[in-house]
Parts: sequence; C-alpha cells; structure tokens
Amino acid sequence: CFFSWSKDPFKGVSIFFHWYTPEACLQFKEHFHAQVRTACQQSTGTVGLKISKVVVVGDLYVGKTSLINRFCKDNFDRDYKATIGVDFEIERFEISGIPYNLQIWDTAGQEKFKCIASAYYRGAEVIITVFDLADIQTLDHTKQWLEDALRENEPDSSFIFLVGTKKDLVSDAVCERTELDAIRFANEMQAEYWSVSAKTGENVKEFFSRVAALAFEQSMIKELEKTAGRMAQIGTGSLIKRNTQVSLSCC
Ligand SMILES: Nc1nc2c(ncn2[C@@H]2O[C@H](COP(=O)(O)OP(=O)(O)OP(=O)(O)O)[C@@H](O)[C@H]2O)c(=O)[nH]1
Ligand SMILES: [Mg+2]
Repeated sequence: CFFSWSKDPFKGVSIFFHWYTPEACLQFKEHFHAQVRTACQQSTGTVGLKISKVVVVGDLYVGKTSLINRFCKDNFDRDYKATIGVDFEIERFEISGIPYNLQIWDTAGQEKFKCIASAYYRGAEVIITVFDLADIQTLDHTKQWLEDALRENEPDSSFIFLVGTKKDLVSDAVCERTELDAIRFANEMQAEYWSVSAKTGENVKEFFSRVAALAFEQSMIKELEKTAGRMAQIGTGSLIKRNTQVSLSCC
C-alpha cells in the first residue's frame, strides 16, 4: 500500500485530497460528503466491488501511457512505443473497507487509431485530457479530444481533468506561463487542472488520488440515491462516529 488518507483526530472525518490549483478546481471541499462517510462505516464488508471507468485522451506522444505506467507500475520508459488502439490498467483501492477499482483506459493519440479508441469512450466516469507542457500546440487540441469523448457520454456524467505532462522538461517560468493558458482552457472545459511529470513522478500519485476520491464519492452518491430506503437511515447524523478513519489505500 503506498498511501492512505490522513484523519483529523478532532473532527473524526477524513481529509479529502487537495486540488492542484484553486484557479481550476472541480471541488473545494475538504471532506467526503457526510452521507458517504456514514455509508462507508455502515457497509464495510457488505458492499460489492465498485468500479469507475477512466478514459485518458490526447495527442500522440504527449505522455498518456507514461502517466498511467508511472501510477500503476511506478516505472518510466524513455523510449516511445505508440499505443495501438487502446489498452487498459486496473488499479485496486480499498476505501474504508470498500473495495474500489479504477479501470483506466489508455487510448492512442495517432489519428489512424482514433476510430478504434473512440469506441471505448462510452460510460466514462472520468475523462482525462492530456497535453505536453513542452509542446503548446497539444494544449490547443485538448478541446477537440474532450468534445469527442463527451459525445459518447451522457451530459454532466463525467468528471473532466486537464493534465499537462513532462513538467521536468520545462523551466518553472515556462511552466507558470503555460499554466496560465491551461487554466483558462480548463475553465472553459469545466475541468480540473494538474501539471505532472511521469519521469520524476511529481504530482502523479496526488493526481490519481484526487481522481479516485472524486470518482469514488460520485459512485457512492449515485448508489445512495438509488436506494432511497437506505438513504433515509443514512440521513440521521447521529450515525457518524467520532475518530473513524476513512482511508484510501492502493494494493
Ligand atoms: N521527460 C519526460 N518525457 C516523458 C514524460 N512522459 C512521457 N515522456 C516521453 O514522451 C514519449 C511519449 O510518451 P507516451 O507515454 O508513449 O505518449 P502517448 O501519449 O501514450 O503516445 P500515443 O500512445 O502515441 O498516443 C516517450 O518517449 C516518453 O518517454 C515526462 O513526464 N517527462
Ligand atoms: Mg500511449
């Protein structure tokens, strides 16, 4: 296990993973929704496996596969091997005793594979649009990638992230300048923005922890909405215990 969510011993609630920048952030809250925390505590061991689909899109060579490999396998390959069509990885988590998987779909950026890859966009709870911080043209193309992915999904059904990769290749000054443009794009795309490096690993775990937290919470809320009876019971605030940790660990 490589990370866990810390708890606030005074309030007895878990701390939500933080955003990268407040200028392009999907949610500012510090904690899981109270109903989700309570549901986690009550249903430990009784809830089935939850899976969220994550789709990663963007131009060829921007570093989609490298980003996923850094997170899922903790490795980095300097040599470029183009993704053919699609590939996927499953990353397992356990959140307060509830098994939770991210199914991460890595798509090809090459034009000739686009129609194969786009067949896998459907049902994405999370869409990650990737560009290369050292190649500003790739940022211009992110809106088109997002549009293509959204076309295959229900409106407002996916969290959207905009990720600038290869942070190690640019100076801090260039990174800051590019981030200004990227944040503007992110706001227009209703996306949360992150800068990362698959080579050094900078911000990669933090980014995927954030993705997992938001996707897990959304999937729990959807389930709670479906089961109105259970919802009524969960709605009673007295069921929230003090000092109970909601932890996320990756196995
Ligand atoms: N320096 C540096 N190089 C990177 C980083 N991420 C990826 N690369 C390199 O960029 C090249 C392309 O990376 P990939 O991850 O294969 O790119 P991709 O977006 O999956 O490309 P397609 O599969 O063709 O769509 C490879 O040579 C990687 O080693 C990074 O964070 N820093
Ligand atoms: Mg690839």
